[in-house]
Amino acid sequence: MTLAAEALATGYGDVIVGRDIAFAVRPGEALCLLGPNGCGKTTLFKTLLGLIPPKAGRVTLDGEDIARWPRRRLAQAVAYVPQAQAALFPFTVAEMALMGRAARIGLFESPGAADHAAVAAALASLGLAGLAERVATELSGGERQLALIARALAQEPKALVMDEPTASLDLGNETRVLERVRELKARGLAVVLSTHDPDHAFLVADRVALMAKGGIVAIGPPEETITPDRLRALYGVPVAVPYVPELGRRIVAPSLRTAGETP
Ligand SMILES: Nc1ncnc2c1ncn2[C@@H]1O[C@H](COP(=O)(O)OP(=O)(O)OP(=O)(O)O)[C@@H](O)[C@H]1O
Repeated sequence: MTLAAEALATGYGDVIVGRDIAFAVRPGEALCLLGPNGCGKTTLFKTLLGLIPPKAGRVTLDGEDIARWPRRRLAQAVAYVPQAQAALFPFTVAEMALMGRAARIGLFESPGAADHAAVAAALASLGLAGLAERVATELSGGERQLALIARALAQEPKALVMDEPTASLDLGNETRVLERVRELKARGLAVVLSTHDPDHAFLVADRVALMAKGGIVAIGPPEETITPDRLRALYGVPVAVPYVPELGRRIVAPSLRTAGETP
């Protein structure tokens, strides 16, 4: 399913946060959003998910404006992995994942065999089967983030929106999550994710969108789009983007200044 933003403006009440946002993410593709704190990534995600209405333009799934979609149909198509947050309720990991089935279970129905099978598959694909009966309030941050991803996968969506899915994860879990993102693309999902680590764009994204003050300042393949000049303009610090032959890709390396130096 192709998830697209067309001449989109985002915001809250009278406040415009993002404007002139346009992209399309096709099945099997990942778009990575990079941009400084507060530039409007989460606001864009809320708009893509239909949680807040666009201020202008539209969000489409396979060309259809989602504003006209019933909530349930939208929830069956697009899943959301929110930024990691503390667990408030002592649900088990399996129960959390089962919540991802809500849009597929009738109002007065109980979860059936297909729902439990989807939960088991989601947990297994993330290596979480052994944690199924653990209580969310007793998980590490990394385990909880993986459980949130399991909840999204149990939903069996066609598109996935992930808000900083690797924030607060250690290197092992970060790598596992990025590997899963690649797999999900291979399974034909359209993935939009945000991150504060530009290297993630080189690792999993087909295209990267650089965002500043709510607008997309550049969009394209990571190799062409992530340049030292653009990153310096975006983050206000000097950054090198060398090609590393051993890795077969570029990496992003900030250089630390001493007091008094300007970028
Ligand atoms: N509910 C809200 N009502 C009004 N303004 C909001 C609301 N939520 C966020 N904002 C403002 O919108 C702007 C963009 O915030 P947003 O959370 O989208 O940024 P972000 O790029 O996701 O940031 P970060 O990288 O820090 O998560 C900020 O100026 C923020 O203060």
